[in-house]
Amino acid sequence: MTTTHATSNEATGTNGTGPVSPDALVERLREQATRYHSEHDFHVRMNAGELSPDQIRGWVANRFCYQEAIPRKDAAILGNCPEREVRRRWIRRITDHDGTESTEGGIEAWLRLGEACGLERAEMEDGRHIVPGVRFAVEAYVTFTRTRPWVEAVASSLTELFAPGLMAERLAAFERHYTWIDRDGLDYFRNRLHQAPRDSEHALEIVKERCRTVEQQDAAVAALAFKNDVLWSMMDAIDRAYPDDRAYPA
Ligand SMILES: O=C(O)c1cc(C(=O)O)c2c(n1)C(=O)C(=O)c1cc(C(=O)O)[nH]c1-2
Repeated sequence: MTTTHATSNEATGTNGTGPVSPDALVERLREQATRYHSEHDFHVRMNAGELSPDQIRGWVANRFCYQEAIPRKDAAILGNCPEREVRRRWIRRITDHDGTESTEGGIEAWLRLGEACGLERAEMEDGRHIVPGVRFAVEAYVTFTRTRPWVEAVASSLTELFAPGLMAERLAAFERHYTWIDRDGLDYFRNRLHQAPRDSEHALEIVKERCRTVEQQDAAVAALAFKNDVLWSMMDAIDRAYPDDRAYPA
């Protein structure tokens, strides 16, 4: 074991007496960055250029499960949100991933990333490489957003606050170390560099405005901790499925 991950209970703790200011709530949420999956050993090795082509392919094929589920979780949030002003901004997330008649969308961009890595479109789409831990973690995220109050579900998306740093590092690492992957295949990461900050800004606005009581603030922090657990569990499952000591020809 080279990585540690604090449990949700250790990491979220309550703040003591009363509710905190919106800005202090943002600070509490940002403290969750230490539990983000960028700290997972598999990501650390990925960004250091240490993964084999099959380890990269295994990660891409498994992450497709997450990419495909994102519009379903955003539709669940829309389905639970009674506010038109929120819905009309949130809906953009679905078209960002599914695409429109004139734009490609993130799921298609992820499939092109997979193809650039040497995976067939069919083997990503039929999910044959998806390991049980990834499938369970992804479904847990979708279920959370369906069954919890919509503001908590919005808070659970706030891992995206931490994503741009990882995305920029990953893009640089792929261009530098994994030169066998066609650079055009990396568009997905380039797009997320501007989509993630826009999305997390909206989510943060909602959480700051609506989480005013201790209970609401604790629930928002717990939702983000839960999401960190989802992402971490996915990485654990992928790491276990594609260990270092197997020989992978390019
Ligand atoms: O590759 C990553 O590290 C990463 C992390 C996250 C995240 O932090 O949840 C997302 C994505 N990618 C991503 O591509 C994406 O579309 C996305 C949507 C969401 C969300 O919860 O709404 N997170 C993420």
